Amino acid sequence: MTISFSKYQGTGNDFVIIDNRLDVFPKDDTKLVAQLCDRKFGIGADGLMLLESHPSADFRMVYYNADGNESSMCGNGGRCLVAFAKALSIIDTHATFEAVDGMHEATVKDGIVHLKMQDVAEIKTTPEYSFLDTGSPHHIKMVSDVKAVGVKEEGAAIRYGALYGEAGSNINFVQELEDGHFAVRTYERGVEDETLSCGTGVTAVAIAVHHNGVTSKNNIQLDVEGGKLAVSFTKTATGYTDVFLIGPATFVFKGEWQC
Ligand SMILES: N[C@@H](CCC[C@H](N)C(=O)O)C(=O)O
Repeated sequence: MTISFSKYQGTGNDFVIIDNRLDVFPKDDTKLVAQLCDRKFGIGADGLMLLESHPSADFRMVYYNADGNESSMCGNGGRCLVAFAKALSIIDTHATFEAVDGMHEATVKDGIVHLKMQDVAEIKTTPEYSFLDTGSPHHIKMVSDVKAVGVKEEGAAIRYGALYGEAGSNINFVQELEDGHFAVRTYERGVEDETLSCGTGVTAVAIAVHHNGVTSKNNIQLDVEGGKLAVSFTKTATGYTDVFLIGPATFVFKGEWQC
């Protein structure tokens, strides 16, 4: 079998993307997905996505973590899939697509994708951390110096600790740089390491810092290890709506995998 793929990255969160509109990809082959994502024995990526046909939207997004398992929503992945759909001429500047967490809308212009995320109503806050789900689960810990954090070790300890059980969580370490501007480093579940960026992660951080009164701004700048993202939202009586994850989505290369 020959698999044609494209590689994209969104602020350094990188993905293998496959056009599966003809339903040719063996979707239950966990080992194959993990091998394609392997940085030594495969193409190398934090995750793999399939772009599939959808009866009413422009496309369907199917997302796998680098460990080969299908997972919850990937914000940077969603942005890259919109750029891929544009390259295939499936969309022009506006997209609607369905992902595991529901319907999404996006716009793309000059390589920058504005992706609408799901509304958020529940935020757990304790003196040590916050937890919320922005399509994927996120633990958020404020720190004074994010560069000094051992993200892989400290992230793994929380991800596999008593708080989150079998399902685990993604773990974000956050430093306030100035009002409305934060630096974020993320340990990603399913990659089991730090990634250079996590879209659902920075979305969760932006909402948590607003909810916790760290900032009153509703347009938050987020510096991640792989670049810069922004998140905007509207606060309502019941939570957060019109949540947008904004940033670049970039084609890297394409090729064919023989198996
Ligand atoms: N990189 C992603 C998050 C991908 C899902 C995550 N690893 C999980 O399993 O929860 C993003 O950009 O949101």
